[in-house]
Amino acid sequence: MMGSSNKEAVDASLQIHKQIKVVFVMGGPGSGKGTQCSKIVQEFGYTHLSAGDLLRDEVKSGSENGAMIHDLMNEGKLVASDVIVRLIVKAIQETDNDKFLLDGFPRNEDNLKAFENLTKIEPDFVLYLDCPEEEMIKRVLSRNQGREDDNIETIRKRFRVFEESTLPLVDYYASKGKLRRVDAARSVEEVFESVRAIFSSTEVRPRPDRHCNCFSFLRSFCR
Ligand SMILES: Nc1ncnc2c1ncn2[C@@H]1O[C@H](COP(=O)(O)OP(=O)(O)O)[C@@H](O)[C@H]1O
Ligand SMILES: Nc1ccn([C@@H]2O[C@H](COP(=O)(O)OP(=O)(O)O)[C@@H](O)[C@H]2O)c(=O)n1
Ligand SMILES: [Mg+2]
Repeated sequence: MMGSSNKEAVDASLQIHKQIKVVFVMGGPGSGKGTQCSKIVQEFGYTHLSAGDLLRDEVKSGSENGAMIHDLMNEGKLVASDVIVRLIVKAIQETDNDKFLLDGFPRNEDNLKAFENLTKIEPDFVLYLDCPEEEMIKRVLSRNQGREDDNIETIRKRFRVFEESTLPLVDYYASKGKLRRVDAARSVEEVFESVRAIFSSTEVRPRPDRHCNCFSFLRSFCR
């Protein structure tokens, strides 16, 4: 067992010591999170961190937690928050970028609390890919990525977890005015049109008062 002072020292070393911008990308299994994130990366230069991919890499790496993570994922259950949060924070620390898409995170309130406690980071906004369940099931069953959890029995369990644990967080962000909801039941390109509009409106533009300052200087010169 790790002593508490030792654990705090480890947590301190995991803090993020740089200014970063984070967008949470939420949606049920098969709603298109990974697909849309790839397009956002290409057009807006974010780094894409998929919580599921980080966990799958951890299983492949043969880490001591690997077997436990593998079993939970195959049951469609959520992995302990400190495990996924540590993987995310480590990936952020190791990446030389200042803007990140967290795909598939947070999945429940406990995920969010653990992330906030460790990083003190608030997302800029939350992108929610809203898709009917029948469409998501169709997509997951035909995505052929060799994922052990893409079978109908586990998919049904993942949907229940999404409804019971993740949807309340979606509502929470809606109530805070931070939710950007997109109809994800359309084609990839149509969905991305909406996504692009959301990200374009958050990009920093030149401040208009720079021109004002220039004009006011000229005015004072001519006076
Ligand atoms: N808008 C869409 N229309 C049809 N198929 C889609 C769409 N978006 C994604 N897909 C396909 O559906 C499957 C699931 O998409 P994915 O991005 O892996 O979803 P998620 O990461 O939310 O589980 C993939 O095979 C992907 O190619
Ligand atoms: N925050 C998270 C994200 C994923 N996971 C696990 O990883 C699995 C796959 O997540 P994923 O994001 O790759 O799944 P999709 O929504 O992309 O289909 C989930 O069903 C959970 O078992 C988790 O435990 N905690
Ligand atoms: Mg995914």
